[in-house]
Amino acid sequence: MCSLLTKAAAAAAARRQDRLRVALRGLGEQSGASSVSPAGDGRPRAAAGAPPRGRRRYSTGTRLSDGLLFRQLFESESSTYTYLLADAVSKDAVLIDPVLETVDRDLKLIEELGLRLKTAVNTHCHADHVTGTGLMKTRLAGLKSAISKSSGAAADVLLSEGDRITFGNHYLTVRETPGHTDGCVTLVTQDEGVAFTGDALLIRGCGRTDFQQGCSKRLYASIQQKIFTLPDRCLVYPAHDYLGQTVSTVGEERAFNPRLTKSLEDFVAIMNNLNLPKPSKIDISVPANLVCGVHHV
Ligand SMILES: N[C@@H](CCC(=O)N[C@@H](CSS)C(=O)NCC(=O)O)C(=O)O
Ligand SMILES: [Fe+2]
Repeated sequence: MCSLLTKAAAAAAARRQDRLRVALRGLGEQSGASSVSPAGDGRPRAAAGAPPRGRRRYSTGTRLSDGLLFRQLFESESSTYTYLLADAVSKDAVLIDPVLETVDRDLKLIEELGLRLKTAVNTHCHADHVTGTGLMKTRLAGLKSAISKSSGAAADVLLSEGDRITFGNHYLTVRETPGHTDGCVTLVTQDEGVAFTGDALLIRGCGRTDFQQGCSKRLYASIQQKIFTLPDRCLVYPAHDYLGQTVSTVGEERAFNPRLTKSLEDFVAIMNNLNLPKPSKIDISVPANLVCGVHHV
């Protein structure tokens, strides 16, 4: 009996090790691939005292690939992440999921870094906060708002599968990932090293599917087909985190996400039983976000 238990425990430990190896394999590749400093200013890694190739480092991820400046910003009331990406040479920038309440903070940073904000894009029509894109457009001449065509929202640029959002020598590719809402997109860097997953895939979780045309079967297919097909090393930056987690990887989520490691049937059952309260600002946010957060785009 005792030896049977020991064998079962050893087998379970081996399976855990295997899954961990898959998840960490990607991180090693990610560490070695980049040559930009943690300051995100395009300086070579050696000049910034970077660790040797292959060693994991912990940060909010300001070092993504050559000449790409990156900042992860947080709005604490809605636990929303806003992401700033810029070409370090041309200074052209894109902002993902800005929040109305933090527009001044974001514009100040953009000015301090000497960037030219070209596009402010929403990953979907948010239900929990009002977007900052409309207000930003009144402050920055030439700024274009963007959201998916399928969201039904107004914006200067309506995005579809395969479209590119360019900034200098860089671009993000649009992958449609409906299920949390009809119009959810995931934005992927050109080297497939980073995915901004909005509310489709969260760290060890996913977006809820109980309002705004939500559909758990659709969300499961979106994540499996459009996000989990990215390389294991691909960093995952979601639109929200409620536990203080900042970044994950595709490999990690494929191995450890408690919802997405399940069968479709079990996933649907989990999503049907979340019993979450409605976002407190939903009745204000959704109508406002259908018009970019203000009544003129
Ligand atoms: N308490 C918050 C809303 C929290 C919430 O519903 N989050 C959404 C993403 S914003 S639409 C979600 O999908 N959560 C998934 C989960 O498993 O928590 C508020 O009142 O605003
Ligand atoms: Fe959402």
